[in-house]
Parts: sequence; structure tokens; C-alpha cells
Amino acid sequence: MPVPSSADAPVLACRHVSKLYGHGAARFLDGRAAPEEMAAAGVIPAVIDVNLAIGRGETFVIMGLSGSGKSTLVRCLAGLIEPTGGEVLFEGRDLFALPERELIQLRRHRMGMVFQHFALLPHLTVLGNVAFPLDVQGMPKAQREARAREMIELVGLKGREAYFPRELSGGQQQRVGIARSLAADPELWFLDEPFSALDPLIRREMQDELKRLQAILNKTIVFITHDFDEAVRLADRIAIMKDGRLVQVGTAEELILHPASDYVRAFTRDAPRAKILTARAILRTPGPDEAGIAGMVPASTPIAGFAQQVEATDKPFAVVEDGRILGVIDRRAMMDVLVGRDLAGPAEPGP
Ligand SMILES: Nc1ncnc2c1ncn2[C@@H]1O[C@H](COP(=O)(O)OP(=O)(O)OP(=O)(O)O)[C@@H](O)[C@H]1O
Repeated sequence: MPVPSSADAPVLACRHVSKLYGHGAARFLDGRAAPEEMAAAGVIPAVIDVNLAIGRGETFVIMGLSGSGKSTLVRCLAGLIEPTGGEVLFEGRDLFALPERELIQLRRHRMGMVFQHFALLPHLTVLGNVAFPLDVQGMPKAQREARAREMIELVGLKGREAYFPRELSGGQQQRVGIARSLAADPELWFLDEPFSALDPLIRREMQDELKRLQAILNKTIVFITHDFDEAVRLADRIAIMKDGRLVQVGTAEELILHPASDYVRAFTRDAPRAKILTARAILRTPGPDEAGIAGMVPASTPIAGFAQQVEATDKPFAVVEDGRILGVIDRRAMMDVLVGRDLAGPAEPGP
């Protein structure tokens, strides 16, 4: 799906969000203390001065090494942890300025969460687990079971309604977790490493499943992962965190071609560039003494789709979109990006 333009009001935004753990942590919010000073005071800066805006229908992926603050940030975004400083805005309203009751209602009715550990209730059936959040909402039994059956069918588990979690595979259990989180029809959907406990083949299958669901449901998704391949498959934009800070936010192509630092570069190093990078991402303006055009390539085609043609000649190819020529690509530019050289141009730092 297209990245929402900056003209669209974000559904979810952070303004200077910090979460420092430890007694009296708020006195370190001004950011002037050295890390050693905070450590000596027993304060852990889990999230530091994060600003971001997520558009409606966007899939926003957060990546970073272990301990970089991803889960803490997502818990702040979901209203589960109050930040030490800053604001989390849902449709422009500060979550933590809401009366407690309203925040709980909002979390229950408009947000869904899926975690790595499926956290299913072992004594409830699949139907019971999926219907559970609706029970908490006070929905009458017949209605919540009908809704739960719908969700179970949606995630491909029709026929297993009466099974207990222990009778299901890991992938199936996570499908139940997904169905449960979707039961209340949330607008904002938080997924914290939902597929990390699954083996690679099942993980792939679940990524496809999520894409299928997203094409139908069009939720606003915040998804945490350690895996750049997974991020590329799912994300409209990817945010990279390091030591509590957002170091870069961009599309997979932007991160690959313009990494803000070696840390970001390390995440993208093994990415299958020919599959991810498109003609649009590597085009350039034609020079005045450009040789004749050898052919045309649609802007959205990945390199893998035209590499053989472009490789076969010294002449440039026109990159076209809607009948317009956007620029040209040639063998040299293509080989440069394929062998891992970053393109010239400024890297876009995180906000
Ligand atoms: N409740 C807590 N009390 C104190 N420190 C915490 C707490 N929760 C997290 N931290 C610390 O905050 C930092 C960020 O943790 P967080 O779990 O957000 O990172 P993460 O990027 O999600 O890591 P992982 O990928 O391993 O889940 C870590 O140093 C962690 O030890």
C-alpha cells in the first residue's frame, strides 16, 4: 500500500517520547546526564526522545538490536506504559491525558495486540480464546461466539473451534492469537515479534497470511521484528532503533540506498537488493550527450525484472511511469547498487 502523504493526519504520533526506568528517572529527561551518570543512579533509558507519525492504513515496522527499546516504545504507543516524558497522540489526542476509563475503553475497542508468546488461555478452546476479549467487553454470548467464529474462519482455522491450544501447532496457536486480537475489530494493530517463535517456513506462511489479512482489513499496523527480510515483506516504512533512539525512518529502498549510519547499513547488508530495489530507486537524470535509449523499463519493476536486458548493452534505458519518462538507468548504475555501493545523496536521519 502507498505510504500516506504528510498531508494525511497521522492516526498515531509520538512527540518527544522518552521512557526512563528507575527511581527518580524524570530528573534525567533533559538529556544532559552522561549514560554513566544514569547507570550510577540505577536509571535505564529505554526510549529517548522519539518522534514519529504513522498514517492510517500504514504498516510501520520497528527494528533494532535486542535492548534497543522496541517493545518499550510499542507499549507506550499502545497506552500500556506511560512515558516518562513526551506525548503519544492517537487521532491527535494525548493518550495519557485521557481519563483512565477512557484509555481502557480505547485500548479495548480500538487497539489489538499480538505478542511473540501466544499467551492463549490453556483451559479455553480456540472459540473461547477468540471470544474472550469480547466477553471482557460485555458482549452477549451468542453475538461474541458468532464474531469469534467469523475470525477463526478468517485466519484459516475453521473446524478447530473446539480444540485446546495444546492440540495446535505453533503457527496455528499464533493464528488463534491473531484472531483473538482482531475479534474486537481494532483500528490500530500492534504486533510484537509475532512470528519469531515459529520455524522459517511457517514464519513465511504467516507473513503471507498477515499480508492477505491486511489487504482485506486495512488496519494501521505497528510491527516489531529483528528480521529485515520480514520487515521488507510487510512494511510500508521501517524505523530503526538504537540505544533507545530512532536513528532512521524510511522505506526499505531508502534504508538500503541511503543508510544513515553503519548500524543501519548492517541491517540491510544481506537484503536481496535485486528483488527490493526498483528502477525508480536507481534512476538518474539523462546527461546532455547521452547515447540513444535502448528500451523502456516501468518505474516500479524490481532490478531482477530487467537486469538481463540492461546488462546486455552500454546504452541507457528510459524509466517510465504513466507514459512519462522519469529518468534513465544504465548498466553501471545498476551494477553499483547491486554490488552494495550506496547511491550518492543525503541520508535521511530519523526525526
Ligand atoms: N520494566 C523494566 N524495568 C527496567 N528496565 C527495563 C524494563 N523493561 C525494559 N527495560 C530495559 O529497557 C531497555 C529496552 O528494552 P526493550 O525490551 O524495550 O528492548 P527491545 O528492543 O524490545 O529488546 P528485545 O528485542 O530483546 O525484546 C533494555 O535495556 C531493558 O533492559
